[in-house]
Amino acid sequence: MLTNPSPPQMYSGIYDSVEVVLKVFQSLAILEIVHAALGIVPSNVLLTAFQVFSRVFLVWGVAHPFKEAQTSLGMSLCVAAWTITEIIRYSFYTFALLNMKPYILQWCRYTFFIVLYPIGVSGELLAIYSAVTPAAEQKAFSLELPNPINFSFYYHYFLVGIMLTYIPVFPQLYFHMVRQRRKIIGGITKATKKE
Ligand SMILES: CCCCCCCCCCCCC[C@@H](O)CC(=O)SCCNC(=O)CCNC(=O)[C@H](O)C(C)(C)COP(=O)(O)OP(=O)(O)OC[C@H]1O[C@@H](n2cnc3c(N)ncnc32)[C@H](O)[C@@H]1OP(=O)(O)O
Repeated sequence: MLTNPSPPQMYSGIYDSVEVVLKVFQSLAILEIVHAALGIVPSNVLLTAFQVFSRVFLVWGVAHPFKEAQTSLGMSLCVAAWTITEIIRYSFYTFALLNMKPYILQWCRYTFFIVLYPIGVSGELLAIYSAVTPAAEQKAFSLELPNPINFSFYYHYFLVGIMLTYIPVFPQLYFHMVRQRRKIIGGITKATKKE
C-alpha cells in the first residue's frame, strides 16, 4: 500500500510533465479560428471556435489556477484524448497538403472521434467539476457585494455555467463529425464498391 500513490498523486505527474507544451500549443490553436475566419482553411469557424475555446479555457481557466483540476482524473483523460486526436488530425492535414490522403489516416481521423470525443468531454467536465469547490472556497476571480460598481461575479457559478453549455454545444460538434464521416468514409466505401 505504501508504494501505491493515492489517485491525485498518480495523476499529478501527468499534467506536470505536459504543462508547458500543453499551454503553448493549446494557446496557439487560437490561430485555427483565425485561419478559418480568414478563409485560409475551409473549417467551420463556429465549431472550431467552440472546440478551441473549450480547451483554452480548460488550460488557463481551470488547470492553471487550480491544483485540484491538475491532479484530477479528468485532466489526464482530456489530455490523452486531445493528444491522440491532434497527432492524427495534424498528420492528416499534412498529408492532405501533400495531395496524399492515406486511407488508414483518413479512417482514423473520421472514426476515433466516436470514442475520443466522449472521453475528452467527460474529462473536461470532470476537471471543471473538480475546480468548483476550490474556486468557491478561495473566492477565486470573484467579486462580492457590496462594491463600488454594484456588481457581483462568482467564478464557481461561472464554471457550472460553462459545464451546462456543453449540453447544447457538444452534440453540434459530435454530429458534425458524424456527418463528415458519412460523407468522407461513406463516399469512399461506395466508390470502392462501384469499382
Ligand atoms: C469560456 C469559453 C468556453 C466555451 C466552451 C463551450 C462549450 C463547448 C463544448 C465543446 C466540447 C469540445 C470538447 C473537445 O475539446 C473535446 C475533444 O476534442 S476530445 C478529442 C476528440 N476530438 C475530436 O476528434 C475533434 C473532432 N473535430 C475536429 O476535428 C474538427 O476540427 C472540427 C473542430 C469539428 C472542425 O471540423 P471541420 O469539418 O469544420 O474542418 P476540418 O478541420 O475537417 O477541415 C476542413 C478542411 O480544411 C483542411 N484544413 C483544416 N485545417 C488545416 C490545416 N491547419 N492545415 C491544412 N489543412 C487544413 C482540412 O484538411 C479539410 O480539408 P478537406 O475537406 O479537403 O479534407
